[in-house]
This record gives sequence, structure tokens and C-alpha cells, in this order.
Amino acid sequence: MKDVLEEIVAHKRIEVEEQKKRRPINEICRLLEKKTVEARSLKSALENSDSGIIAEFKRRSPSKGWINACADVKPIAQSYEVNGAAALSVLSDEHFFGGTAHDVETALSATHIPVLRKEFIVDEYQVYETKLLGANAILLIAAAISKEECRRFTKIAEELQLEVLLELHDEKETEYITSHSLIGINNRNLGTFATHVEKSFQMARVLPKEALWISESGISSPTMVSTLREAGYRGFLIGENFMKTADPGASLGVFLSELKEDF
Ligand SMILES: O=C(O)c1ccccc1NCC(=O)[C@H](O)[C@H](O)COP(=O)(O)O
Repeated sequence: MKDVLEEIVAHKRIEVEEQKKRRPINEICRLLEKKTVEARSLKSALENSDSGIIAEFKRRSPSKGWINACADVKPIAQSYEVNGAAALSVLSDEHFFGGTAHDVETALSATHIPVLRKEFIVDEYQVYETKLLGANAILLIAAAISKEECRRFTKIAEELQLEVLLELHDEKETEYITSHSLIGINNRNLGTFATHVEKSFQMARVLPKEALWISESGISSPTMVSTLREAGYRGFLIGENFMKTADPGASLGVFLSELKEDF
């Protein structure tokens, strides 16, 4: 595990233990029995979308600091949808990314497209919690958990009908792939923070053909999306490129019109 991820995971474990005291797992499970979650499939949305863009809502990041400190999730999520996002990714980590679990709920109630809860999942408690928030998909980061945890969290997510996006950083982590049909390649080196889209091309050689591949981080031009698409990617997770602008949704709209010209 790399430095910053190690720090995030250590902090997350403490947060989760505190959260368990505030709202024990029994209470989450009891509330889940009464909860109905509208089905929105991330995989289907990406398969049926021309853009394949998962537009991310993030206020800050460890690599860039504050990107859009006062960003309001409701108008941005709505504008992302109107401007052609296939799905949304919403950071719920507060300490490092300035997000909240409530941001996920707000994005869901403001839109009709699938919402990925972007969180550092280190405990099965968070899988149940994600379902209770109403999110459609969770992220499991191979570098943050053991293979046993990955299998266990995936199984729970499948039972809860939550889709799993398994995030990999290198060839060795392909050992984490079991039933996963959504595989993300994170182009960000978590040691240096540098992003290299070449990582996605390199990993394309070892990814299962039957899965849907998503390239994540550092995507900043329609040309990059076109080239990734040619390499077999069907999903493109983009945050900072839109969030750093005054109007993230409009920026997505311009990006997609340039992407169409690229075809
Ligand atoms: O964004 C970071 O600095 C970061 C640092 C450490 C762990 C994860 C991090 N980001 C999470 C993400 O996966 C990105 O927010 C996502 O892929 C979008 O990336 P970008 O388009 O480069 O904002």
C-alpha cells in the first residue's frame, strides 16, 4: 500500500469505528429492511451511453487541495446529468476530499442516473451503510484491502444488489478479480500523485475481456477518451477537469461536443 492511501485507510478505520458507535450495524440492517432503493445500473448506463463519462463531484483532493470548496452538489449533479453524464461519482470522504455521505443522497434525489459512492471501503459496515444511502454502486480499491476482504465485501454488495467497481493500480492486483464485471484502472500513482493515462493502456493487456473497463483519474481531453475507447475502455471517470471550472456541468457539455467532433 502506498503512503497517502495508507494514511487515508488508517483514518477511515478510526472514523468507521466511531460511526459504528453512533449507528450500530443492527440499526442499519433494521432500517435496510424498510428501505426501497431505485434500481439504476452503472454497468447498463455505461453500456448504453455514447459518452461513457462518469462525472465526479469532489471539492478537494490530497493531490490538489481545494478544487471547488463551495461546490453545491444538487445543481452540479443535475447539470452533469443534463449535459450528458452517463453516471455520477460522489466522494463521501470528508477529511481528505471535503465530501459527505449526505452529498450522495442529494445527488441521488436530484438526478435519475446511477450514483457511485466514492469512498474508501475498509469495513463491511460501510457496504451496508452505502446501501442505506441509496447509492447504486461502491468502489473497492484493491490496494486498500486484502483479497479476503475484497471477496467478502463483494459478496455482501452482491447480496444487497449494489454494483461493485473494483479499482486496480497494477498487474499484480488482477488477482483480486473474482466475479467483478466493472473494473477500474486508476491512472494516479498514489505515491507521487502523478497521473499517467498510459497506465490504462498497459493494464488493458491483462484485463478480462468480458468485464467493462473504466479508466480513472487524470483524463483531461476528449482525445484521451477517444484513445482509451480504442483500447477497449467503456467508462471514463473524470473529476478535477470539470470541478476546477466555474460551471462543471457546462464544462462537461463542451467536452462532449468536442468528443463528438473527434469521432
Ligand atoms: O484525487 C486524489 O488526489 C486522490 C488521492 C489519493 C487517493 C485517491 C484520489 N482520488 C480519487 C479518485 O479516484 C479520483 O477522484 C477520480 O479518479 C477522478 O480523478 P480526476 O479526474 O483526476 O480528478
